[in-house]
Amino acid sequence: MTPDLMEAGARRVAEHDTLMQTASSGDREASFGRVLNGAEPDFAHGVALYLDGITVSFDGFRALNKLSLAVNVGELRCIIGPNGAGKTTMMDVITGKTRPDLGTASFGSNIDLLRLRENEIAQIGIGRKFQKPTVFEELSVFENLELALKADRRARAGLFARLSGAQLDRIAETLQLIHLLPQAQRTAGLLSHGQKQWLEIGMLLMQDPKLLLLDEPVAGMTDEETERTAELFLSLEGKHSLVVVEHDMKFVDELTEGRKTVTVLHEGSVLAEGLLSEVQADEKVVEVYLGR
Ligand SMILES: Nc1ncnc2c1ncn2[C@@H]1O[C@H](COP(=O)(O)OP(=O)(O)OP(=O)(O)O)[C@@H](O)[C@H]1O
Repeated sequence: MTPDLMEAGARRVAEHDTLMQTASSGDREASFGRVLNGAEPDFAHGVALYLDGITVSFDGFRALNKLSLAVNVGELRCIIGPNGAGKTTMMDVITGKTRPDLGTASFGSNIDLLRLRENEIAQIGIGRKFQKPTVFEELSVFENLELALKADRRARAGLFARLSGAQLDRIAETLQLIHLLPQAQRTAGLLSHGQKQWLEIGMLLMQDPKLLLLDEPVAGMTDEETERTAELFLSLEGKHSLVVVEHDMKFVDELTEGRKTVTVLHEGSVLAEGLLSEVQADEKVVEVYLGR
């Protein structure tokens, strides 16, 4: 979830009873944080995310070691690697949570991610889904999506403004996409683990991210939920760039459809890159990483 959304959510839950009756407030919206003016990523060269020579040290230990990686616009890239390979640290660098000691990170060809704060990175269109679902449990499924839509600064809709017809349509489309249309009025806390994961993905989608970072999205899901999640991600490919960190090789296989690039991280660097079948047959990979 994005920092802006978490802030808006905390307010939203606190003011749940009175929210819909209260008049719109520009001041409230303005307090959510700094809005970046005119910061649109330039994707003309086809690259959405570019990391070069990223090094992160924790007390002398290199969690990332000259990591270089490029993800194309609209690409669905799976990142695999053994525990401690640096996958989470890489996500932390992209989203501004961790600052590298060395290296460059850009979004499109023009935006230097290392100069932006976490909330600014979310605002320019990078959404992150953490492993554990973080939906607002006391609100309904619909309200969670409504909140996410209104927390999007580009929409410029105040938290208390009524939804327009177009916004209602967008929420309905997203509910359909994440398989939660029949659950729209259900309290989010009552959803299954998998349904909460979908709801959080839906909340990210309401902010129309250009790049989605998904950390072990199917951990704890049933086989059926995992399959539906693969379908969902495949339907997002092309419209968004997706980076999926995952240990579940069956899921990676479904996502890559035998033709997409997989990146293997090990000890903070790219160990191998290629088709899943190629990297799984790579001796270096076999040595350090036994596929689960
Ligand atoms: N804040 C920190 N302080 C010290 N060491 C850290 C910190 N964060 C991560 N590390 C270390 O950096 C290495 C990379 O960790 P990271 O969590 O990025 O790996 P990962 O590939 O996401 O692992 P997993 O698959 O288990 O989630 C690990 O050895 C970890 O112990």
